[in-house]
Amino acid sequence: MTRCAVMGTGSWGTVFAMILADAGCEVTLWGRRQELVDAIDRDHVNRDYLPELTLPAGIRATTDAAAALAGADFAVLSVPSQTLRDNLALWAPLIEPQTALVSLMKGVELGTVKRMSEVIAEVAGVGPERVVVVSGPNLAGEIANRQPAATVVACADEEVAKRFQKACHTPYFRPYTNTDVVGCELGGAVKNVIGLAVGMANGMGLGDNTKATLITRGLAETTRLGLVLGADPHTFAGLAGMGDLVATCSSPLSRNNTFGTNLGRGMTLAETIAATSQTAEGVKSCESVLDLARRNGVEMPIVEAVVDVVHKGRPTQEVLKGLMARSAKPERR
Ligand SMILES: NC(=O)C1=CN([C@@H]2O[C@H](COP(=O)(O)OP(=O)(O)OC[C@H]3O[C@@H](n4cnc5c(N)ncnc54)[C@H](OP(=O)(O)O)[C@@H]3O)[C@@H](O)[C@H]2O)C=CC1
Ligand SMILES: O=C(CO)COP(=O)(O)O
Repeated sequence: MTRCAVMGTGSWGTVFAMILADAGCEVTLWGRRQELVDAIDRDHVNRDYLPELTLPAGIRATTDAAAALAGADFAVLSVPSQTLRDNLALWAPLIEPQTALVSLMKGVELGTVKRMSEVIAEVAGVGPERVVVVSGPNLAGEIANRQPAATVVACADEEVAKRFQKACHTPYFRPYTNTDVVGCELGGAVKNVIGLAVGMANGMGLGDNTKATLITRGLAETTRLGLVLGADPHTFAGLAGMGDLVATCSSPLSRNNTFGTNLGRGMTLAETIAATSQTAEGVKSCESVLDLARRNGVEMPIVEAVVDVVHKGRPTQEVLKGLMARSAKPERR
């Protein structure tokens, strides 16, 4: 039986543990809070994140990372992108040679501008053939109800991707493999930033033309960055690109979309942060994505506009006017 350690009891870690258990894996969930972990182990409910969901009874929960990781075929990492480096530094000595590391995270590290798979390879000292990325239109709240969804399982080594594809394939969750790790990760990280922009438009009372424009031009700037970083442009037309962008930008379940909507309605950044209990990765990753783009000479005007609103306190109306006033240009360059 495939053995999986899921590191993180947030909404996606918890739902992914359910997927793995439904797919027939033996699953141990690691969390940092003893009380919550005890309750999950005893009642099979994560009362803080998914109080309506009864988890498969076979899932064990623990605060003991060594116990969770012992004998694991896959260590599935699901913590906020900006804490991964510190978390993994503690776990790395406990990870056994047969264990492949799987990233569920969608972000770019501040300062280093590294993608999550790069942070994993560096901190755990493993080669790309042991790092897997899962990315796609996967709103945890919908998958918790076992609603049908698909995703991409990406790894430089296709055989490892296929092994994890099998480990997480259920009647409601359909994983496709891909070897374009860069494209899949960029799709996931940048869509959170575009989700913030679309949320802002929504909060400002703007309609579907504006939102479709932001989605389409957002994908254009994601693809531009991806091409420079060596991604396959086809990835951005797939589940980890357009698929995830559409889900995030359409759904009130998206934390990034909701965060943007609150800003667009006129809430201050401090009020919006106070109203957000879960991780909205785009809030931090907008800065690291822009940093990554600038280091590579790539223009990302929508990402820049989001940074202006979120981190420079510029009014949404003014920033939108600036975007529209950019010089006219051909659609494809
Ligand atoms: N939710 C979703 O629909 C999806 C999320 N993702 C991605 O998955 C990743 C995880 O997101 P998600 O589960 O939703 O996030 P949540 O905000 O729901 O949960 C975050 C988890 O990380 C833990 N955590 C927070 N800070 C630390 C820290 N410093 N050290 C250790 N653990 C910490 C939290 O623990 P505690 O509860 O104790 O604070 C919690 O278990 C993100 O990158 C996100 O973009 C990808 C696809 C879908
Ligand atoms: O990544 C997600 C859906 O695929 C979840 O989006 P949010 O983090 O915005 O909730």
